[in-house]
Amino acid sequence: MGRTSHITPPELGSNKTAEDTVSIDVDESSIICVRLREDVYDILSLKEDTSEDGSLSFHLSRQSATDVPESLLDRFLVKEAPEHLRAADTRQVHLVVSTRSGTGLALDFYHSVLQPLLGEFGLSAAASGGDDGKSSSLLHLVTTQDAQSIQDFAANLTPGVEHTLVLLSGDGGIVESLNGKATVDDDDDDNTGGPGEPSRPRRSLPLIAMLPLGTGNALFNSLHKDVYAVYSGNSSAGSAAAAPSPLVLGLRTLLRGRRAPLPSFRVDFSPGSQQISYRGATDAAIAAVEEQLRPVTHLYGAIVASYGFHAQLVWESDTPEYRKHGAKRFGMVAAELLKESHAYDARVDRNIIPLSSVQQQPIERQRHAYVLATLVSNLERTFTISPASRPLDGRLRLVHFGPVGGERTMEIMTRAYDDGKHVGMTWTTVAADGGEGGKQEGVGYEQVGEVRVETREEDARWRKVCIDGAIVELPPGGSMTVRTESVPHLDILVDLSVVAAAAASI
Ligand SMILES: Nc1ncnc2c1ncn2[C@@H]1O[C@H](COP(=O)(O)OP(=O)(O)OP(=O)(O)O)[C@@H](O)[C@H]1O
Repeated sequence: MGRTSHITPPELGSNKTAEDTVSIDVDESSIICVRLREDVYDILSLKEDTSEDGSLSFHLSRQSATDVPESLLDRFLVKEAPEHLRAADTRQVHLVVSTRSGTGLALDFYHSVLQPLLGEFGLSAAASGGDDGKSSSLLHLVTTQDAQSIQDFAANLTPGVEHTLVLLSGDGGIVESLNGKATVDDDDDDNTGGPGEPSRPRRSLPLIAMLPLGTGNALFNSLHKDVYAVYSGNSSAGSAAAAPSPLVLGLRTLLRGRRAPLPSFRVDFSPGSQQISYRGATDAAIAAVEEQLRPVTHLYGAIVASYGFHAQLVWESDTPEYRKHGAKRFGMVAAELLKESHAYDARVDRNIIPLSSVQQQPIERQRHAYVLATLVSNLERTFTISPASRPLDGRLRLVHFGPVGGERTMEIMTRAYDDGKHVGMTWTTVAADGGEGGKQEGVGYEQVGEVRVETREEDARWRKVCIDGAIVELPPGGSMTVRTESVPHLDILVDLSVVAAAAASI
């Protein structure tokens, strides 16, 4: 149970009615916002219930009171719908429901929580096939039909108006929006004014608001890391109060958040690289799923580009066979991979900042277990792969280590779950690790400007790379090169404290 607030009854003799004079205990951790309706406050909160069979359900709860402590009003009062949610002739607001994200709860969340919450602010949404309604005050409801839906949607946003995309999804919704939008930017010379024309005003970028309904929700969890830290007592303003759930935080940010550019990177692949997806992947027809390979030259990401154990885990746990096992699939696949402990044969070059902004240096290791470049701190809420990464810092960091065997790999991963304590780990190699014995090694952790991974594997199984969850198979001798983008393609809505902290660190 979180910190509770006693909502005090009005004083005797006031003109409030008896119905108003209620005293309520509110679990602060579940509060989304407080609304003032005439002279009564409505406290809107999110109830999340887990049934006996483990399924999760949500509903929006409203409690009314005539008086609310200042401290709650400071943090939760929302007088009117924020501008980014108000559709107008100059702004379209899209509610994008990704039906396959996480455990498939996004549509239920929309109907049970988001739709009534927006209704409290006088906002309503309608699905539309064409342009009808898009330029009115109605919000636009988009429900995914397949794995291309979000990317296609983001690539076809009406030009000349502002866009807000409220994504009810996991990281996939963000990376698909990014790739849809960035592809349009690639074709649009005017977008940024170009390197030689810095004075041209930047066009308003589509604004992404995240409601974390995926599995890992790496970007959401990384951007809200400091907000969680306040509740765990892990910050200067530490307190022992219960933390709000990710969905409560997402809704608070939706109503009170601020816009900031989303840092991203581009990954270029050598010719012959192919992106893997599954066609016909419905839950009922999992056995009928076909693996599809399509040529890919480059992708954009905002989270992670990896080779080795991480990419293998994401890919092998996403096959139809393993998907049958639900969330347990990650653990099952990790156990198998750790038993095999494959030593990936690759050349990895990077330029370490601040040592060199241009010169590439190879990692002096023939074989690798883990090579992961990231812009974020956390791949899951408690899995801190890059502890030095700050929200929105735009710095690419590389985590890498050699083939150290299943047991040590497990130990490294376990320490990452302990607030990123894998960084700084060292050990002495033994010949059985797949390299020379007696060498001092450790977890490599560097800020880099660019990373290039060239695989020397013959077997296609070991030639998979992962870009924010998308899997690409490199050809024999193929490579990927990761570079940060110098201009943003999207803005993202974040907690006010994140914008303030990012500005202070410049
Ligand atoms: N109706 C649909 N049919 C097929 N694929 C879909 C459909 N709706 C969404 N998808 C796809 O499902 C994937 C869901 O990925 P998403 O990242 O949102 O969730 P997740 O993988 O559970 O979470 P995370 O990436 O945060 O761990 C996306 O690639 C999306 O394109």
